[in-house]
Amino acid sequence: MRPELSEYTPIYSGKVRELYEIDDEHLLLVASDRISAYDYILDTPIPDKGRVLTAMSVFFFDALGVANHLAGPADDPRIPESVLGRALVTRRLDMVPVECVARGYLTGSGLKEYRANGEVCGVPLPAGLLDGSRIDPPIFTPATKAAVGDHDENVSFERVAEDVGLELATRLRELTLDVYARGADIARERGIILADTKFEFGRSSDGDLLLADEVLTPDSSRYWDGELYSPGSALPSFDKQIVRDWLTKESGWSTDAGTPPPPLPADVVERTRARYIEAYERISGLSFADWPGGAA
Ligand SMILES: C[C@H](c1ccccc1)n1cc(-c2ncnc(N)c2C#N)cn1
Repeated sequence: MRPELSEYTPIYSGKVRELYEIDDEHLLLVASDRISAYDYILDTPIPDKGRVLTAMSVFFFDALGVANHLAGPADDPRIPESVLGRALVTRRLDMVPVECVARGYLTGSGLKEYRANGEVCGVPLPAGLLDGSRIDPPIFTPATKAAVGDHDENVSFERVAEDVGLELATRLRELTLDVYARGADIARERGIILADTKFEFGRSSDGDLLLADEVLTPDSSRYWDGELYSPGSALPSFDKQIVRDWLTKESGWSTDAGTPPPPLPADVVERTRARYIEAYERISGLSFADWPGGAA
């Protein structure tokens, strides 16, 4: 008999995820079906988004072989039925207060910084780069965690070293770039570009540095379709472009409307759901139908 979610103490509620306390040593990390676009949480959920992203994290935790915070399988008996398939039991860690970002391509806030001063997080880049240009070798571009609703602030490696010490900052950079490179290789072999990603790390009670949070999901990473990739042109998000295009080209809403986006039509929801499942099945080589928690 599985416990009810109400038996666990909620300790964090984010835009699309929640965190609960199971006991002194263990947490329950829950991914919702909520989707964000243009800094709004949309009114319309994407069915199975939470389960697909949880499946992607578990695939990469297994594939990457990096010491991590998972404390049980996807069907761990401590996971309530109501969130089965979109929740994981993790070890409670002392989280390192750094958003560990790796970029193999220039876009987003990194592009904005580059255009202003030719570098990203204090790392100088060659002149003449465009939106979507490859950054080779990939760079570590950390950020400080923002308050809920704010954007993280990009900071230099030196600032991270001031905050957490040079030894840990160096270890974080090594791990971030190593895990990004291996994830990018796995995606590239399947025709998908992993442009950038954000990791979080924490220390266990015996002092080990472990990979935590979600790993290489479309919510913590930018994924592009390799067949559509072209530096300098708009780079469609593998998972969110259907929603973005409907919102800005068909719904009558605009990003400067100052009002929340309208609800999504059923076909946009279904095509977006299919995109998440396609990303998971192409990258993992596994069938989403085999993942726990599907409709009974
Ligand atoms: C922001 C992020 C979060 C993720 C998922 C849902 C809501 C929040 N978060 C993760 C922890 C955390 N704390 C202690 N031990 C851990 N193993 C983790 C993890 N992962 C704290 N915050």
